[in-house]
Amino acid sequence: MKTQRIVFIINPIAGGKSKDAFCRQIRGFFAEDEWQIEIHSTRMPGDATVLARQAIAQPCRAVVAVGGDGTINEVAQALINTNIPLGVLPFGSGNGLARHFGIPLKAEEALKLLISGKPQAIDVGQVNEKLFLCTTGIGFDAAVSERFASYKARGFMTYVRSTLETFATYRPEEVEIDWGEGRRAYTVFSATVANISQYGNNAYIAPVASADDTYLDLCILKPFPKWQMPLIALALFTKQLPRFAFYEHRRVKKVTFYRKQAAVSHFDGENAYEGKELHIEVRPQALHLIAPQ
Ligand SMILES: Nc1ncnc2c1ncn2[C@@H]1O[C@H](COP(=O)(O)OP(=O)(O)OP(=O)(O)O)[C@@H](O)[C@H]1O
Repeated sequence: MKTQRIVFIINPIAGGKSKDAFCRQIRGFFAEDEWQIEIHSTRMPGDATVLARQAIAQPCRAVVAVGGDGTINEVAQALINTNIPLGVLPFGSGNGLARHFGIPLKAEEALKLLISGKPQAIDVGQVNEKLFLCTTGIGFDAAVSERFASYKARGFMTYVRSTLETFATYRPEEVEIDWGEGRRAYTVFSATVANISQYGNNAYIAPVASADDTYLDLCILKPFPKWQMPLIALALFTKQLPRFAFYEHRRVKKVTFYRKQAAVSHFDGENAYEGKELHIEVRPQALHLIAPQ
């Protein structure tokens, strides 16, 4: 008798790679007499949330996001505050969440984890009305997300291109930040609130962040001389950013950004327009994620 139902939600454009062969691999991996496997593809942004909501209307062992952090975010929106675990098969461009938790990037290994892994309760962040699992923020990273979204091609090289092009013309932003001790004025290269350690592709903005500590990590990068960019990039990938004087870090439950004018922000690598105020807070242990122990 088939007892275990798993629903896969595939974003066909995530990571810029075809997932056709992978769909066959999923079906081949699970014994037909034991598992009820359903595979759905998204057709447009937002679809993954709708499909995940439909999936959990019936008993379900897990709903699995097949894609990158944006797809995971959309599926998680349906699973938040339920007991139904989120599985992840990383097929994105940055795969920040998967890398943070050590979810294998190889398909076969990631599939095995869906069966052997134990769901863990993790924190989730909220920025205004949106949820984020990885990072949110303003400044340079948001400008990079916006540029990345404007390209048809995805993948790591498109991130590199977007980053270099954004850096060429980028100007730091003035903002007031309040983490519960009153508003403080900053000029920021970027201000990021992280639930996990990295943006993706092992770019560690918050090397000490933990997703189950009931805190978020506020990471402020103050402006630095342009010639130091290669050093900053190196520090980002080697977890050394906290050594720099223009890096400020705080653990927070809540933080608000007051911007001089509405401009682009980002959440889980997606660009967004949230107006002049971003109210950000942690929602402790609100999601169950299948991850290695
Ligand atoms: N069928 C679709 N057509 C176009 N866009 C889609 C479709 N399904 C989902 N999307 C959108 O694709 C975007 C990118 O998805 P995702 O973040 O998973 O991939 P990625 O950006 O390549 O990877 P990462 O976030 O790991 O860098 C999301 O904004 C999502 O809403």
